Amino acid sequence: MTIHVNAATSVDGKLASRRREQLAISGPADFARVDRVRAANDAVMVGVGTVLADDPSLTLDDPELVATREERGAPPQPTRVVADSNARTPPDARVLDDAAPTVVLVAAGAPDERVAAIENTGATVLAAGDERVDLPMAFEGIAARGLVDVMVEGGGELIFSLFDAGLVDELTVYVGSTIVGGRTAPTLADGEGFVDEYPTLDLVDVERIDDGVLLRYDC
Ligand SMILES: NC(=O)C1=CN([C@@H]2O[C@H](COP(=O)(O)OP(=O)(O)OC[C@H]3O[C@@H](n4cnc5c(N)ncnc54)[C@H](O)[C@@H]3O)[C@@H](O)[C@H]2O)C=CC1
Ligand SMILES: Nc1nc(O)c(N)c(N[C@@H]2O[C@H](COP(=O)(O)O)[C@@H](O)[C@H]2O)n1
Repeated sequence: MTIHVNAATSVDGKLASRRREQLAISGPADFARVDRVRAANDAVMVGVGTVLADDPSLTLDDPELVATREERGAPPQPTRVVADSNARTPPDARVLDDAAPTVVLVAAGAPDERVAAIENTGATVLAAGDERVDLPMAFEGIAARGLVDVMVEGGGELIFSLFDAGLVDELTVYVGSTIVGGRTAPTLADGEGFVDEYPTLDLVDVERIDDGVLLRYDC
């Protein structure tokens, strides 16, 4: 199994503004690269905070990328995966439409009626963990469904948890040439934060794209 985290930050490390609204940090060339990374993976994952803030579709729009997947025998779209301990994904969220399959990861304590509302959209609900999604267990569950190469797009809470659990294989960060600021604005890794044993990464490539820089790390 491989887990590739990809996100875009401002120079000051923010994923979005303090309003937590979606912010286009990437330019056209970087968004095209993000689509290629999506196409190369079995699944594209976000936390429910990102679903609630951005209502993303997480699909491929470029028919050539869809065709490339089909040529190698993969489904036309990667499966969308949402980490959603309490089943808060709204049934009318774009990730639950019929444009691609979706797996929603919940905790055992998620309210039954919200789980049922998600299942009624046709999505698969997988329980892993008691109060919060247990990520290693959840990845075992999705690997058993053939989803072994996973791209994670965010947000900061989920990315922190993945580093905390030692699950990240590759990190790509596009740093756009802007300052966002705001002490409550989401950053690349939020959560509780590390106070010792900080993860150290291997910088393997630096590339200029649009008016920013793509940093590539082995983790
Ligand atoms: N610039 C970029 O590349 C991206 C920006 N964003 C931004 O990030 C913000 C959303 O980020 P966050 O609020 O941090 O939410 P998030 O997307 O990281 O979701 C966090 C939620 O995921 C659920 N979750 C389930 N299991 C979990 C676990 N084991 N660890 C952590 N979370 C778990 C919890 O309900 C938690 O509240 C939005 O403002 C969005 O616009 C999101 C993705 C990419
Ligand atoms: N790579 C990247 N660059 C940015 O500037 C961004 N704002 C994001 N956001 C992520 O992309 C998702 C949108 O997906 P759809 O276009 O709706 O499929 C958004 O939810 C974030 O995950 N990413």
